[in-house]
Amino acid sequence: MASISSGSLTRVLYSYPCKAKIPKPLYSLLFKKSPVVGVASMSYDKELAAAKKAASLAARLCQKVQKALLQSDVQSKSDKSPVTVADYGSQAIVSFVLEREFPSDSESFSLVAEEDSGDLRKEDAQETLERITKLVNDTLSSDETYSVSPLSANDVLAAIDSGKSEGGSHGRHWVLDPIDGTKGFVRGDQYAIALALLDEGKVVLGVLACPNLPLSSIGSHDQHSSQYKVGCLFSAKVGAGTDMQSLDGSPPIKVHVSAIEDPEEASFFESFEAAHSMHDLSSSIAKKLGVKAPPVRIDSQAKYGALSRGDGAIYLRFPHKGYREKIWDHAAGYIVVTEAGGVVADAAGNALDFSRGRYLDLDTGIIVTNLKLMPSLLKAVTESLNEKASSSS
Ligand SMILES: Nc1ncnc2c1ncn2[C@@H]1O[C@H](COP(=O)(O)OS(=O)(=O)O)[C@@H](OP(=O)(O)O)[C@H]1O
Ligand SMILES: [Mg+2]
Ligand SMILES: [Mg+2]
Ligand SMILES: [Mg+2]
Repeated sequence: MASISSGSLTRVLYSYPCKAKIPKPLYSLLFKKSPVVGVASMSYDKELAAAKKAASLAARLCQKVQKALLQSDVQSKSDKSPVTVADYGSQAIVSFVLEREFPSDSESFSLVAEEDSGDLRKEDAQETLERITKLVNDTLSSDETYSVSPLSANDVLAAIDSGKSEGGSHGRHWVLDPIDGTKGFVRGDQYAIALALLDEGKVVLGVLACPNLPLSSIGSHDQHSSQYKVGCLFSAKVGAGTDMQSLDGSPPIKVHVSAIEDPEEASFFESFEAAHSMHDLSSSIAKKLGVKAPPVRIDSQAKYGALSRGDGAIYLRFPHKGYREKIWDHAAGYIVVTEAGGVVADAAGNALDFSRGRYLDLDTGIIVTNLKLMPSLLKAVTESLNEKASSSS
């Protein structure tokens, strides 16, 4: 993998007395050549700077809304999941900033994003649309580098609908979750603005803005305490590692995943919402591994951000049967963690494939940890899944 330096690869090789004992899919995940070889020589500096700017501005809009959240700001989509004025506003801001930063790419601009304007075009949504338009204009005018004339409601609808791309394995595609963890956002808890860029089907950069995540580790203290300064911006570029800085603009620092080798010392993250991930399965896996600490449950890709700086060592995600993972729920988090030295795999140990459109096609679940723990984690996952299958047959 591009993120694994030759030094860490050597250490992993030496940690196995016999390479043949490593499960086949995991072997290729840990040892295969960089999947981004063809694009690794590109710099993506301008794209990363634009992504950081877009996500930071969107975070400003979201923070404002979360502070004054009214019940009327929360609608239900056709799949019954919540969506707020901030989800729409964030998507409009990111779409607008990206298109403006790359005017020459307007013909080929492609954005795969979660929200669409369908519900906002309905007659009874006029007031909501006006509110979103005002939020977007207020946020853009708060940034001194954007001296733009105010956007109309139609401009906002068009910006939201730029996110309809199907993605795929050719060319470049931005991937956006304007608010990941909307349930957390509505509760006043963790959420993230997650933006990544795919080039020829590979994630080449990613940004996670986590307005409520403490700048210090959440592994060691109560994440809800108001004592700690919050607001993190994680950013990663292929081959360049992962940075973290405060959302109000402190200089970035390099972050790395936990180096823990003994599962007994590890702690693990999982979804806050039991409906999003099978907590009983995670607890059986953790038990098999010998993890002693209780799970840390937080919303959104803030989990990937926290993992990338070593707050915990493992992330387990096992959606209930039938759920299909979307690329915007993982693309930014994936590169933030892998560039910090971590490994992201599905439950069979295969690498995630972001090149197949809006969905990820994967086996059962997603597991994330460091290079040392992945083989034993995968073994525990396989055993727990087998036990679950035989108990339900
Ligand atoms: N049933 C089900 N199973 C699995 N995942 C689901 C499910 N329903 C929704 N989602 C997606 O989960 C996204 C929120 O991420 P998390 O699960 O990490 O956060 S949470 O702790 O559950 O809030 C959430 O992202 P947002 O919609 O962007 O908030 C969803 O895409
Ligand atoms: Mg949603
Ligand atoms: Mg999401
Ligand atoms: Mg979302």
